Amino acid sequence: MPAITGQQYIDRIDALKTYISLDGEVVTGKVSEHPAFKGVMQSQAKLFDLQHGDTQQDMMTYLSPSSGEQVGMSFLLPVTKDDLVKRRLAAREWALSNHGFMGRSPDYMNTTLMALASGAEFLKDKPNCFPEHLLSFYEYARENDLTMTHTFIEPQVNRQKFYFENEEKTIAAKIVGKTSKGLVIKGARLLATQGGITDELLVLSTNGYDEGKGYGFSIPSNTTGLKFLCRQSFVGGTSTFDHPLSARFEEMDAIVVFDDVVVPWERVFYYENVEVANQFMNVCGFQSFTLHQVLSRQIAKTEFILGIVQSIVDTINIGDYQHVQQKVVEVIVTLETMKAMLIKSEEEAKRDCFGYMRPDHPTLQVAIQIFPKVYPTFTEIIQSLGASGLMSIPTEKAFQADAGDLEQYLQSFGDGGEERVKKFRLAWDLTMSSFGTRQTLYERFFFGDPVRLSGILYQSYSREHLVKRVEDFLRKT
Ligand SMILES: Cc1cc2nc3c(=O)[nH]c(=O)nc-3n(C[C@H](O)[C@H](O)[C@H](O)COP(=O)(O)OP(=O)(O)OC[C@H]3O[C@@H](n4cnc5c(N)ncnc54)[C@H](O)[C@@H]3O)c2cc1C
Repeated sequence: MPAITGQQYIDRIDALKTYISLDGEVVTGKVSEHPAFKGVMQSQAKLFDLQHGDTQQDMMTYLSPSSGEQVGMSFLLPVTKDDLVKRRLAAREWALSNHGFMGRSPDYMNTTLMALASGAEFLKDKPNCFPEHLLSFYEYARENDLTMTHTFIEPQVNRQKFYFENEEKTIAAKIVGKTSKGLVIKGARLLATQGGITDELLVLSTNGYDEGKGYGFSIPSNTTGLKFLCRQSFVGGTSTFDHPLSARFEEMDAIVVFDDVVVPWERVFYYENVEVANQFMNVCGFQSFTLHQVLSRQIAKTEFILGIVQSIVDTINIGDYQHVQQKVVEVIVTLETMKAMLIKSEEEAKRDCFGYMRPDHPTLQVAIQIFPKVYPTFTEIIQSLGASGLMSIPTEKAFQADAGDLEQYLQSFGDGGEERVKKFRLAWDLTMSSFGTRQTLYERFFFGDPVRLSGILYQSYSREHLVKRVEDFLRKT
């Protein structure tokens, strides 16, 4: 099955009957009809539909090298700069469809898997490593247009530098056995965004010391013993007037529990090899490839936010004030900076040791430093400009009951009452609802701890030649 349609995605996920627990209840029936998942699954389905139709097929798909069928562009292993451009345009098209609010749209994980596959050679001849399993899973995912969630971190128990868990009481998921069928995994991992509404769960451990936790594998979401334990839903309700964002894009985050889960050997990429587990993500260019996708999404999101900010300015007519202009310009500066960095990452892309075209890593490392810091200031800007407007937001039902009064008394310079309230409800859902505040936390942490990411940039950014330049300058009389 090549690039799928939205309906195929929904039918496939419904058929899985994955174990999803939410608010004390296990989800039974079709997950796509559950209020917590319906909106986001419909938005995800729209992404798959964009892969079809004459105008978009060329942008969103390419010909599979193995089957000759049209497959999703985010699986493309880039060998030229032109391939990077193709990947960017496809990522942008999907991001525009949800205005960047779906951080884990399938292209993020497809890109992750593509990056791992690009570096599969690194696993060759290393103990307990199976590059052929990784490559065949990559091909299977590409040919079937699988969706994936992932868990890369351990439960937040004790983040002291050298913390070793009590052997008797497993918390972080680890290998507890090996059988002829596969690895047996017990324990928990965090934090699967879209957990329960994807075909597969990709699990990679990073930065560990314990052999039992040095693994990489992927398993179907409905594997026996695998559980997705969800946080409360942030879907405010079904009305897109009242909850314009959460009704459509609330992705859900889940704790993943492995209850003696058997991971079939053919799905194990590596195990009991801490050295490989700690190095592989860096070696395969995971950061460069995924951040290239991430930036496209963040740019679409920033464009939408700029649109919201300007709508507020226009509707209450505050554009003449200098501080207002300055705030709008802050968003413009971020947008143009991100756009420039994305293009720069392609311009300065280099062929890596595996023969693939890798976007410039330092450029993207800088970009992922900027956005988590700037994103919360967007909320501040919207709150300072929106003021009481962000609380003068009666619901759709209220408009049905008191239409005359609300249309009259909530009108603004630019709009009638209802139109203005729609805009302010959107701004509220972006900045003040539980959905909105989760978006801020997401942009801060989804790619890892910004503090540690800055440490990696400090360690890796080349500057010896600059010190030498200073020394040369000082030597000259
Ligand atoms: C909304 C959301 C969605 C997410 N989705 C996913 C997902 O789909 N898949 C996935 O795998 N992960 C996901 N994550 C997890 C994300 O990768 C982590 O939040 C991130 O890596 C930080 O880890 P942590 O949350 O455990 O924070 P911690 O590591 O516990 O950090 C807590 C605080 O302690 C500090 N700290 C801890 N250790 C150190 C150290 N060694 N040096 C310096 N400071 C330190 C941090 O700077 C931070 O201030 C998601 C997170 C969020 C918030």
